[in-house]
Amino acid sequence: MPLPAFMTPKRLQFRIVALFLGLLLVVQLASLLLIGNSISVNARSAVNAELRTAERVFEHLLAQNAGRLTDAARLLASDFGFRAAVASNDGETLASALANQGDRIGASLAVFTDARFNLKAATHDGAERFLPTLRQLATAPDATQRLVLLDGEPYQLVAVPVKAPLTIGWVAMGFRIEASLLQEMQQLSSIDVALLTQRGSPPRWDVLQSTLDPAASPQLVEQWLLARETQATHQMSQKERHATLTLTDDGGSRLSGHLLARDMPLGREGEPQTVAVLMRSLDEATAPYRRLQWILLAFTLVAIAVFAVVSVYTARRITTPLKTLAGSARRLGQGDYEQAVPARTDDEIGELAQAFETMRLAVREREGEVRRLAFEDGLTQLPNREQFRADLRAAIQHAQARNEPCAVLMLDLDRFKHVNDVLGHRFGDRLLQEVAKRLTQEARRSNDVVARLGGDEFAMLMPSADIALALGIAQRIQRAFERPISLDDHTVDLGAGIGIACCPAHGVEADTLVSRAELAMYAAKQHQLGVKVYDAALDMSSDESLSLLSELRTAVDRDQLRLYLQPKISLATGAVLGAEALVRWQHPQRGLVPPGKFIPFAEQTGFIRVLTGWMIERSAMVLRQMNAGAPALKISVNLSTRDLLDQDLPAKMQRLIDTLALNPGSMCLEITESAIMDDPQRALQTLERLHAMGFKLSIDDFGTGYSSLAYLKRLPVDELKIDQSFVFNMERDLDDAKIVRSTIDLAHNLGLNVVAEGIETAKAWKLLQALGCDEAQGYFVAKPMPEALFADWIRDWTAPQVQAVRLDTDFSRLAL
Ligand SMILES: Nc1nc2c(ncn2[C@@H]2O[C@@H]3COP(=O)(O)O[C@H]4[C@@H](O)[C@H](n5cnc6c(=O)[nH]c(N)nc65)O[C@@H]4COP(=O)(O)O[C@H]3[C@H]2O)c(=O)[nH]1
Repeated sequence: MPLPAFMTPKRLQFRIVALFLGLLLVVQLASLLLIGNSISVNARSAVNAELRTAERVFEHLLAQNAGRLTDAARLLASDFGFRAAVASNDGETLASALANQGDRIGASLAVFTDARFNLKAATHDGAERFLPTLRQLATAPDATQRLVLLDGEPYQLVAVPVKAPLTIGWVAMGFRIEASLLQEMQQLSSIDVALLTQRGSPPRWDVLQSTLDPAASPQLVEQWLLARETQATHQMSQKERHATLTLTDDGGSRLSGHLLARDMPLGREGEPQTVAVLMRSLDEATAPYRRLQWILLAFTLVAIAVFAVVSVYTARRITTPLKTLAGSARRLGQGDYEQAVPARTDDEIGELAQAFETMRLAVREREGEVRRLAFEDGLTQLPNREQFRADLRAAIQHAQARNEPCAVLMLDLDRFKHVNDVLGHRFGDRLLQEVAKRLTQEARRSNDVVARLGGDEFAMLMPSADIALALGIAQRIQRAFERPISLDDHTVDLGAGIGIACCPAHGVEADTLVSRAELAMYAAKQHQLGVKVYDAALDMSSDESLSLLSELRTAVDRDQLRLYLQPKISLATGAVLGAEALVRWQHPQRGLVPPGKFIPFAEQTGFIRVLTGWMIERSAMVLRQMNAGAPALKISVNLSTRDLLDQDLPAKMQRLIDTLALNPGSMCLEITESAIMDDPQRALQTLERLHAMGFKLSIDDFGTGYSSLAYLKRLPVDELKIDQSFVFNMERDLDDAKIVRSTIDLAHNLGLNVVAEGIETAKAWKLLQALGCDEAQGYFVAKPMPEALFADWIRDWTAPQVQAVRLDTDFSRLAL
């Protein structure tokens, strides 16, 4: 399960929440630490103060005791009876006086010694042990009282001289320091007291009396010694001598935990050391504050919880609009510009949202413009190829869903390029606009779509139209295009080739339908059919042609074109006059490809210009080799319509003359009749320029076109080639033979040389000879051969002997 955003470290929500809580935690922890520390410092100094006070109280208690002892001892020392007993050395009286006075003040011990500190009377046995202390006490100038140990018990001792008037003895009195004194102290000041002394051999510290449980004594000693060591190590002064002791609860002691302790040395130096240790529980002292701390901690936890909720809420308030913005940005990125970017607040995020919205509107507008430019033809405002394909795809889907047909119509203008070249591009553009208008008018059904696919190619999508309907519309368009278009001062006669493909009969894919309609259109143009409906036979030849076409572009660079030569022979003398240059394509996989397979497509794509250039150059080189020394031979090269319309052709030919030192008179350029008739005016211009440069010109395939004799007369041609279809048939068909004869006569009348191509038999040779034809070309002489073989062929050539060939009577008569 995915974590919520505020728990995912990389999310902004998490960072905001973490920042809030982190800051709060730091502040709270710092204050808790600070408070904890100051509680501890304050508690220590308060406890210290208490301990100092307690020290004074304990001193006071001891001083009070000492005062009572001193008063009682003084009273006894000044008592007459007592002094008399001293004088009389009455031990019994002395002992009873000591006991009486001692009892009166509750002293634990009363002793009398003479001036030399010899024991004279005492209330206790073994009082001799006090005597050294008594002597010190009596002789010390400042001492009034002293703490001594007797049988391991602590005693507070005072000594007072008995004077008469000289010192005749000493009265000493002492209290045993009882636990009650310490209890009293504890009750007075809440301070615990323990009396520690050093005794035994080796000397070690013991607890003499204590307000603590006896069980805690060993721990107390241990901790206290540890603290003393620390103090000694740190060379702390007496003033600073308070230490922290830690007592565990093991012994069931009333006081446990941390204690602050203060030493109060009671003995004198050199004597067994006795120390009163005053103690106060630090834990007790800080307990009220600790409670406060717990409350504070609880408050902190509650505050953190509240902060967590508030910060999650705040983070959401910040990040939710950001998420909405991110969603909007994603949609914009995906190209959805329709949904507005919501701006719900007036803050910075609201401003950002507004900026996004402005951007969305601007991008949508530009996107619309870009789409318009991408899917609309700028010149005619018709849908372009892309849009047409999309519309077609939608129409096919729609048609299939309803089980209906739909049709595509392709239209390509005739001679548009020529019009464009002659009358200029601006005129061409206006002409295309006019064509678009005319087509749109013909698309009478509301859902017909007219598009311009590029150049002079238009298309029409006809939803729900079957082949018959599409054919009807196409014929109507065809008729509409028969009306000349008048623009400015020009009237242009534009024809069009129209191809039709229908869904589902000819395909259910948009691209297939378009390419099949295009194929039908090319066929319509090629065979001048006007309108052609696609059929599968077109495809088979087209598939091959299309792949050939793409490979053809590289054929020149890869040196795959070959020049073949077919001899041309003088029918009168049998001598070799020259040859026709014919191209072959040495394809790496397909072998030798004949020109009929690729020349039509080379013409359609304009590649023919490259090919013609290659042929002319190659022929010029062959001519140079052949004509070195030998009688001048002529080579004929084919020019296509495109070559003829190429304004640069004469200049290119001039460059060849210059670079290859070509004699233009030895090259004949063959132009088909139909190429000339495509644009007679321009053809005439080009031919005149070529003729002026010295090239021979020949009209190829004569008889297949419709050129008028009057027009032929104006052309600067030198030769006329009778189309081979007439030559093939002339032996059998008298009519064809008559056409050949009249063509020969006509050509001779116009001063033209006549060539017959397609001579396959000796009979045809003889008949043409008889009809006065000048030159012969055909398989009867030789098939086209690689250029390299031509020289050998000429050497081996002998004119055919046709005397024995007999012509039918009708044909013989024709020759007369
Ligand atoms: N059945 C038969 N055929 C004969 C006979 N004598 C010649 N032919 C063939 O007739 C065609 C004559 O060339 P074309 O009319 O210019 O017709 C040419 C020409 O229009 C075109 N072509 C060939 N080479 C070129 C070229 O370099 N440039 C251009 N533009 N077109 C070319 O291709 C066409 C076909 O050329 P090819 O296949 O080489 O076919 C050649 C030739 O082999 C014969 O006795 N019997």
